[in-house]
Amino acid sequence: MGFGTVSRGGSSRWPDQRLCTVEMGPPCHTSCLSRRKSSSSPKIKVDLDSSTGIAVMKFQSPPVNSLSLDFLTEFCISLEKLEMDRSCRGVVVTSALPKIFSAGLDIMEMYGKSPERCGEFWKAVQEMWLKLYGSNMVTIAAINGSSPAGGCLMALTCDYRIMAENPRYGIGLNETQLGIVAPFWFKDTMVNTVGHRTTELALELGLLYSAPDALRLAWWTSWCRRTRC
Ligand SMILES: CCCCCC/C=C\CC(=O)SCCNC(=O)CCNC(=O)[C@H](O)C(C)(C)COP(=O)(O)OP(=O)(O)OC[C@H]1O[C@@H](n2cnc3c(N)ncnc32)[C@H](O)[C@@H]1OP(=O)(O)O
Repeated sequence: MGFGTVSRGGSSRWPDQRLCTVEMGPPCHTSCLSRRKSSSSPKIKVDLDSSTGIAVMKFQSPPVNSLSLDFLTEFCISLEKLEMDRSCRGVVVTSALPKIFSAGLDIMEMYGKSPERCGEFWKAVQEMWLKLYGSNMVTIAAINGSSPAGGCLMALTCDYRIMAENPRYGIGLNETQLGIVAPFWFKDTMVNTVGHRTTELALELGLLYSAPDALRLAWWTSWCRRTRC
């Protein structure tokens, strides 16, 4: 494990340049992405509105938009393409599926796989985080469904979050409930948004929050009443 530096901004697309230092394995660059094969049917639909410079990335990987190696690879490639398009200033990530934003890491990727495959998968998770957190575009999560664990990480990694209000939708790093300790950089990403004490309680208890509760704890500045954003 080494130290990596992630800088956000430095372009006219992001006025407030921020710098943070994180501990993690060496990031995997484009060459690594292109070595990985993506599945044939797209798991993410990308629409860029050239008149506004806003792109929408819609997750469409039934049943629950779980973050598989294929999904993560496609996510990183799509984000990289938008990053290279100077007309794109901001990205909204959201779901095309009813009721689910993302169920988090694909459990099947973590079960009965070879150490090499696990390593590749874990690298892809880190890469998703690095690319999203380090993006010089403005990133917004429009959370229109449940968003546990890795789904929550993805939302927390964006600059802004908006969540649809529905008592069935929960968001949180709830992996404790599965007997998994959230990696420190998952925890740090949550601390950056909601502070130390809220994170401590949430991780210890594996809590999932409703949109109004999350708003109260400063997860975001607004939520919307429609069940679909
Ligand atoms: C080296 C390892 C270190 C790991 C460190 C990181 C730790 C954790 C990060 C994670 O993200 S772990 C994953 C945590 N995610 C969850 O616990 C979510 C579990 N799922 C749910 O709570 C629910 O499925 C849902 C998302 C709220 C949706 O509920 P709904 O009732 O609509 O649907 P289900 O019937 O429950 O599920 C449908 C279908 O999807 C499969 N599925 C659900 N979640 C996952 C998943 N994360 N990965 C893979 N597959 C998933 C579920 O099994 C059902 O499949 P079928 O039975 O229909 O085949």
